[in-house]
Amino acid sequence: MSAIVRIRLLASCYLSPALSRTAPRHSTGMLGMCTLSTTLGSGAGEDEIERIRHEFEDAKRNYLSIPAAMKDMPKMDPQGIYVNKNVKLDDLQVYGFDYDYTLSHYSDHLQCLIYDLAKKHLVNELKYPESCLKYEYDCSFPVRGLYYDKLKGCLLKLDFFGSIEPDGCFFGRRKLSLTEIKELYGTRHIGRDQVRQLVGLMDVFCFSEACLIADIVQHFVDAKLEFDAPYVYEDVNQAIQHVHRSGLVHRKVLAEPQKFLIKNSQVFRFLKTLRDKGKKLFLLTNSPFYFVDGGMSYLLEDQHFDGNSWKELFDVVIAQANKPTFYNSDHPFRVYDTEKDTLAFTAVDKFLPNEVYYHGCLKSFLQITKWRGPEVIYFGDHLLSDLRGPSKAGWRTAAVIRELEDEIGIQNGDSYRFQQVFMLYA
Ligand SMILES: Nc1nc2c(ncn2[C@@H]2O[C@H](COP(=O)(O)O)[C@@H](O)[C@H]2O)c(=O)[nH]1
Ligand SMILES: [Mg+2]
Repeated sequence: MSAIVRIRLLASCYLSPALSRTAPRHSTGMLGMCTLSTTLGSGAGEDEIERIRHEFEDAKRNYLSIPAAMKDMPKMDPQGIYVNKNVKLDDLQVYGFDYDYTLSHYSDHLQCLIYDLAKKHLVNELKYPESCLKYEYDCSFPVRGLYYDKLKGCLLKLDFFGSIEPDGCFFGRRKLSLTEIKELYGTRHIGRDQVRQLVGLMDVFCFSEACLIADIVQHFVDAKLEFDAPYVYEDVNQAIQHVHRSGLVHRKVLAEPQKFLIKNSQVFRFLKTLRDKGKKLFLLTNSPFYFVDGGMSYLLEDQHFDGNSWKELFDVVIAQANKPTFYNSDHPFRVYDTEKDTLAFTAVDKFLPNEVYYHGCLKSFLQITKWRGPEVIYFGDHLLSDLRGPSKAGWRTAAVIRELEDEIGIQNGDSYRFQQVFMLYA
């Protein structure tokens, strides 16, 4: 049996059909051997044949060690807590929480709802063609952290270094090939000039926006209509803003909480444990109070605790905080009357239990609470509103990234692990 045939047989023992399509072509070892063997002409000397035989034996040994190496590779816990800096929990006295996608989690129905409300706004108010109504939210399309290129009309996924990922450029719903990306952008790297034309779609709330932008672009493409890409963003964003600012989405969620909100009793247990251990707790959210109140009451309705309201779990409750501006502004806090839905005119110089505060800023928050930066940890889901802003105040931050559960699940799968070991050893 020739070296090449044996190599192919070996490879086919380990490579699943999908994987064999995607096996890294640049890797040395087994695949490198194939190239080498093609140089084997009839005039090859004994030395060269011996060298190739050695290389083949090495590669075979490496290949055979893959299953054992895979077994030794530790799996990650999809529900684990991962740290990039040591935190001494004893030093943390104050625990702050964002609300949406941090304490409360939503089903995909929420994105469908935002998408549908915004789509109707585009058609009814901004006079987009009625045919746009046929589009529906596709939860398999968006991921967190996309960019929309307002000039070129493309949705982009950039890597850590600011280059467009090979599968990460869509015009409408069509993925562009590497050749098309190069034609459009010159190189895959996004330079400084081009960065200015990008808008970030940073959090999970942006999933519906990303999908709607892509569908509207696709609509113009399919209808062979000329369109100006910046307007697509402006109009879709206006529609999305309307859905949030008018409270349409909040009212619909509260009308059917069981459809939209996902209960998780561990959240309550965690808050209660912190409270019992004498920690200070605060809630800092951009949502209006009635939305948080309705959501928390639903999420904690099965939990029996001594207090009358979920509010008693927190020392300070701040709603409509306007993050990330909250961290840099001088806005005063205002007491919110939950019965009358009005804001008081008196200055806030202390936080009282059971009161609700609106607006405010980090400076006043620190003056009133006297909480020192390193004793505070803040949990949130938004890169700018919950993570970058607070860390400027010296707070520790904890990112809640729900989709990591799926990502880690994929990384724990045999196919992914095989590829990792293959690249390391083969
Ligand atoms: N005006 C806008 N409001 C938005 C947008 N995306 C989300 N939201 C609303 O913000 C809060 C999120 O609150 P937090 O608890 O995570 O701080 C929630 O009420 C959303 O409806 C937007 O693009 N514009
Ligand atoms: Mg949030």
